[in-house]
Amino acid sequence: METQTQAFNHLLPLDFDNVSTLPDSYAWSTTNLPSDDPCNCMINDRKASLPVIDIGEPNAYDLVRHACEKWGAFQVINHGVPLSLFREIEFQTRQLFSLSTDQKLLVARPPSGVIGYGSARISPFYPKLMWTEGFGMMGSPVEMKTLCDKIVRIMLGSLGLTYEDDIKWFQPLNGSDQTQCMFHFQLNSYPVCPDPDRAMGLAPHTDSSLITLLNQCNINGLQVYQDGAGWVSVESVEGALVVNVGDMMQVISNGKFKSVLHRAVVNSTCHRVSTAFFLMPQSDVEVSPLKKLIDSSHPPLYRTVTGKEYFQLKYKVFNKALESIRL
Ligand SMILES: O=C(O)CCC(=O)C(=O)O
Ligand SMILES: [Fe+2]
Repeated sequence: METQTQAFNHLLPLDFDNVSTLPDSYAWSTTNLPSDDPCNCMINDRKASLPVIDIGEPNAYDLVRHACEKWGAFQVINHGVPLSLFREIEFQTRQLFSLSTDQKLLVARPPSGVIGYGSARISPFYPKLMWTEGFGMMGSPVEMKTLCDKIVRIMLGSLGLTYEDDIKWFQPLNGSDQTQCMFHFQLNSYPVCPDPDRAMGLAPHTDSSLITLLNQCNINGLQVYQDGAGWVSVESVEGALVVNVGDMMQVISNGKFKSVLHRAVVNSTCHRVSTAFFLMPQSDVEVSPLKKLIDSSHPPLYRTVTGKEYFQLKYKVFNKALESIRL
């Protein structure tokens, strides 16, 4: 009889604790990638660093706008989410990944789903496997929802927009606190790696979200790609959250804010975990460049897509999804 482990082979991460050398299927080589593929770029300009923004400061709007245009990301401090919540989430995340493989597979992610345990969802788009395991859920603590709301407000405000006037699907429905947004909460685990220079934690991708809030849990590993600088490591700052501009924000801002290409690298000394909250439009929401950003000299750059259509595209053409809806 097929064991549970065999049944989930397609999404089964390696038994990381019991390998002392990097298997060939996990050894990333740049030789078979196109020369313009960002994976080929190993430059790390140490002079550049992702802005850390105190969103309580009066100049926060300008700083956020600049960061979203130049980097597609920034770190946020003074955001109001208590450190105790981050510590509790990290503790529970480590507990979850320390369970046995058979226990984790009781909640295995279906092949095309986002909820449950398994290997990186972007694996099918790369020839090599990634040194990671993940667990996806729907929903988010209320503190993170409130913060997403605050950050989207600042991003839009920095472009002279409000979501009350400019994004219908962001507003509460009929006086309730329900909106047409949804949250996907992803826990990532990157075990200690015997050969980190040849391995990849999470390969380059952009997030499909409107924005993502990422906690590196005090261990560096996230890198963002910037034209001219290459891959830049994001220094973990205790209590700070990384904010990524996602594909949906690039669409509604009509390309003013850019969805950041990023990846996670691994290390040989400590087991890294990270937690990501993705703010997404619900599947039937129509997403398009916001009207006030369009005029005769700024024509719409993207066609209207529903959340569902875009997510399906992303799982078909991956990093070319934005390009495929460009007008
Ligand atoms: O672990 C990280 O630093 C990056 C995680 C990430 O990019 C994601 O979950 O989409
Ligand atoms: Fe990501």
